[in-house]
Amino acid sequence: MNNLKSSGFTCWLTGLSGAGKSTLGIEITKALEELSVPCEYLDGDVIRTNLSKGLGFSREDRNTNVARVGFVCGLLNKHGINTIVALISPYRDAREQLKLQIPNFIEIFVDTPLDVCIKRDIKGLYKKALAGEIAEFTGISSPYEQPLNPDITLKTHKESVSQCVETVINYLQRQGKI
Ligand SMILES: Nc1ncnc2c1ncn2[C@@H]1O[C@H](COP(=O)(O)OS(=O)(=O)O)[C@@H](OP(=O)(O)O)[C@H]1O
Ligand SMILES: Nc1ncnc2c1ncn2[C@@H]1O[C@H](COP(=O)(O)OP(=O)(O)O)[C@@H](O)[C@H]1O
Repeated sequence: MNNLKSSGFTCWLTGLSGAGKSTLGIEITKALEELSVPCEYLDGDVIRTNLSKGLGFSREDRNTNVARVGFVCGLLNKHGINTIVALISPYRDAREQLKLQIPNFIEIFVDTPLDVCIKRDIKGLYKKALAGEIAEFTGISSPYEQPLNPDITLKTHKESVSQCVETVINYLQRQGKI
């Protein structure tokens, strides 16, 4: 079983809170399902209520979170289930580890400027973080290390959701992944 060749891929969406990771993760998953491509969507918020329950937002805990999700992706990919992940995953070293661990890893940088995320403030978290009510908040009091060489960059402040989804689907088709 362990020497099965990996046949699935992982689309890993990284970016600030409010960048658009979940919105795009859900829509990319829907688009793939419409093409009859088997996939599983893994969202940071959901993961933190089960697989990573109890973890906080220190560098160590975030990297543990990322490594756990990466491990699950590796297992699913090995059996032909593609994975779409939406996790802030702010540290470059943890993301680099994923590239070594997951054979068909596609790093997607949801490149939305901090000021746009602050304006969106979907969950009201930036307001709290800026008021000092949330410690270690990404972009405010905790770092976000941008990918240096992502496979795909999505600029959600310039492109619509459907344009971003199309960019990802076109990439997967060009690469022969779907
Ligand atoms: N301190 C701090 N910093 C960043 N985010 C915070 C924090 N506290 C709570 N939240 C909420 O947790 C969501 C991010 O969880 P992730 O698992 O994606 O983060 S990480 O990859 O482990 O860094 C994140 O969800 P998104 O807004 O969807 O990114 C927030 O809702
Ligand atoms: N091109 C786009 N892609 C993704 N989200 C967008 C885009 N344009 C506007 N938005 C909006 O930005 C917000 C992103 O929120 P969300 O997907 O929860 O971000 P994250 O999961 O990164 O925290 C949503 O309200 C979404 O409608």
